[in-house]
Parts: sequence; structure tokens; C-alpha cells
Amino acid sequence: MVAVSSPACMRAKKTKAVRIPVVDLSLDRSVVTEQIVKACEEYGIFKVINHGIPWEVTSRLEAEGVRFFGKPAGVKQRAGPATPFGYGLKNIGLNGDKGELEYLLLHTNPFSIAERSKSISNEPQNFTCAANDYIEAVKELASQVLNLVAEGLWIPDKHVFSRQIRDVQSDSVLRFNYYPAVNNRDPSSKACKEVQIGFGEHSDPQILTVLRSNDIAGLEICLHDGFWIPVPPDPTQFYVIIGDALRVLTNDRFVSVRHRALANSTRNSRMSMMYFGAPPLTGTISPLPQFVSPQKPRLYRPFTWGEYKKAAYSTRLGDCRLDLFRLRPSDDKLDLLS
Ligand SMILES: C=C1C[C@]23C[C@@]1(O)CC[C@H]2[C@@]12CC[C@H](O)[C@@](C)(C(=O)O1)[C@H]2[C@@H]3C(=O)O
Ligand SMILES: O=C(O)CCC(=O)C(=O)O
Ligand SMILES: [Fe+2]
Repeated sequence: MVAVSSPACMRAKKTKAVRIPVVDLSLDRSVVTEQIVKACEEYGIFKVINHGIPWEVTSRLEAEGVRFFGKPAGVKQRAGPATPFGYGLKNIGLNGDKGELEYLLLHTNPFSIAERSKSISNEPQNFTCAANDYIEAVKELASQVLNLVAEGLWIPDKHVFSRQIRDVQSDSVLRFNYYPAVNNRDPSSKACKEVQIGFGEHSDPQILTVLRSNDIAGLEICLHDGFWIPVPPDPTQFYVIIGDALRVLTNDRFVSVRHRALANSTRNSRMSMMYFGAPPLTGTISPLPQFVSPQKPRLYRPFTWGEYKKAAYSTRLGDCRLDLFRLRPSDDKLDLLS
């Protein structure tokens, strides 16, 4: 059994309206860098507009996703089970987490995409091409954002974060989540009264996530006060979510925001597409020297992305995995002496 804490949000039910930061990438660079850093410190999520990703790139992959999830159950199952890659239904990860969703989890390596596409599509070349084009586009966007982050933090090496996700060995993944519409015409039905958890509360383990969904609501974030804040859907734009790895690299200056997805829509199914930008398995995650001082001691021991991924897959979705790598004050004194 792993010793990890259970977060306050898990118990919170309250919802409140808060405006999620919006960053316009066409504005002056100094304005953009400042806005991004502030959003990463206070929210751990922001929307990017004027991102430069052609609509055609997004809509082509969306059409592939809609086509796949529209297939009969038996056909979809040929792309599964998700262990962890492939098609999954209701089971999230390997440790018994459940959610009201179907999904496709794919490694972004082009060889892996080409291989997987054979069980996903009747025209695998079309799926492969749409997925590779989308991955390239969102990787570019993620790299651009990470370079702006480095600039906003006055780090001399502007590519210190983006280099990790651009590496050919990067362990980045692409995920489609599909939340079927709820049929609750009976007002006394359970589904009508309760929030249905599509994807339970968690923080993303990677450096950063680029999320896009159709126009159905469902994503919520949880800030320190325990309130759930709905994230309005915007099919033409992207949300950037800070992951645990970037939180560690900044020694907790940035928040890796806890979030979840509800599956309560009666109007239509919700589909989201996420790119999770990760380092290579051997990539080191350790607070950068810029963020460590006698006033702000190092909060984590160095570890590799491979180690963190292993920890992620041996914990439950809602667990605070970073606890396993956090230094105690006594460790910190030892660290200063060494
Ligand atoms: C329950 C789990 C699913 C997950 C691996 C884990 O053991 C804990 C982290 C989960 C998560 C959340 C963000 C991403 O969706 C994901 C792909 C990831 O890297 O970490 C999932 C994992 C998964 O679904 O395989
Ligand atoms: O589907 C969504 O909108 C969010 C899902 C999510 O947070 C995840 O897959 O990590
Ligand atoms: Fe997530």
C-alpha cells in the first residue's frame, strides 16, 4: 500500500463561478508571458486564443474520434483493452478506478499511432495522418507556451521545458474521452439528480496538457477553497493544464490543478481530445536552481519521468502521487549539507 494523501476536493461538492484566465497569443510577448505565469501560479489552467492551429487539423481528428466511438461495441473492443494503451470502457487505469466514459489512449510515437490505427479505423492511413498532424500542431503549441513560461520566469535557457516534450523519445500521449449523453427523461431517476462522474478528480502527471472538447460542458477544476469551478467548453480554442512535472520543476511555484469531468449532458455526447506532453522516460524532474533558496528550500528529491510514471500507475486516480517524492524538512537539512 502506498502512503499518499487524499485531497480536500474529493470531499467538496460546492460549485462556484470563476473566470478561467484567457491568454491571447497574438498580444505583445511581454504581456503574454506575464499573463501565462500568473495563470500558472493562481489557477494551473488557462485558455489560449489566437493559437494558430488550423480548424481543419482539429476537425479532421474530431471526425475520426466521432466515427470510432459511433461503432458497435464489439468493433470498438477490438482496439482494447487499454493496458494502458488502446480502447477503454468505464475502467480507468489499472487499479480499479471507474468512470462514465469510453476512451482511446495512444502513445504519440508515429510508429505506435500507425500500428494502433489498424484496429481503430477501416481507413488506418486517414486516422494515422489526422492523428499525426494534430499531435504535431498541439506539440508546437505546447512548446510555444513552455518557451513563454521560461521567458516569463526569467530563466536564461528558454527551451528548458519545451526540450523535454520535443525529444524524439518523449513519452507524450494522446487521449480521446467520450462521455455518452445521459438519458434521464424520468425526473425521479438517479441520473437526473446526481452528478455523474465521467473522469474522477486528479492532477495530470505530465509537464502540461493541451485539452480541446466539443461544445458540451463537463470539465471542472478545484482550487484551494474546495469549490468546483466549471470550465466553459470552447471547441475552437484550447485549454492548457499544468501537470505535476512542471509543478516540481518550479518547486511548487506553479499549481498542477486538480480537475474532473462530469458526464451529465442530456443534450449530446461530450468528446474531449488531450495531448499530454511528457519527457522521455529517462528525463530528470527536479526543482530548477532558480526556484530553490534558503527561503524556499527544495521540496522534492530528483526523480526520472519513468519513476513518476511507475508511481502514477501504482496509485489510484485521485491520489496525491507527488507526496511520494516530497522531501521532509529533515531531508532538506541533509540536502543542504551535501
Ligand atoms: C488511475 C490512473 C489512470 C492514469 C494512470 C493512473 O494510475 C493515475 C493517473 C491517470 C492519468 C491521468 C491523466 C491522463 O489521463 C493519464 C493518461 C495519465 O498519464 O495519468 C491517466 C492514466 C491512464 O488513464 O492510464
Ligand atoms: O475529458 C476531459 O475533459 C478531462 C479528462 C482528463 O482530465 C484526463 O483525461 O486526464
Ligand atoms: Fe486530466
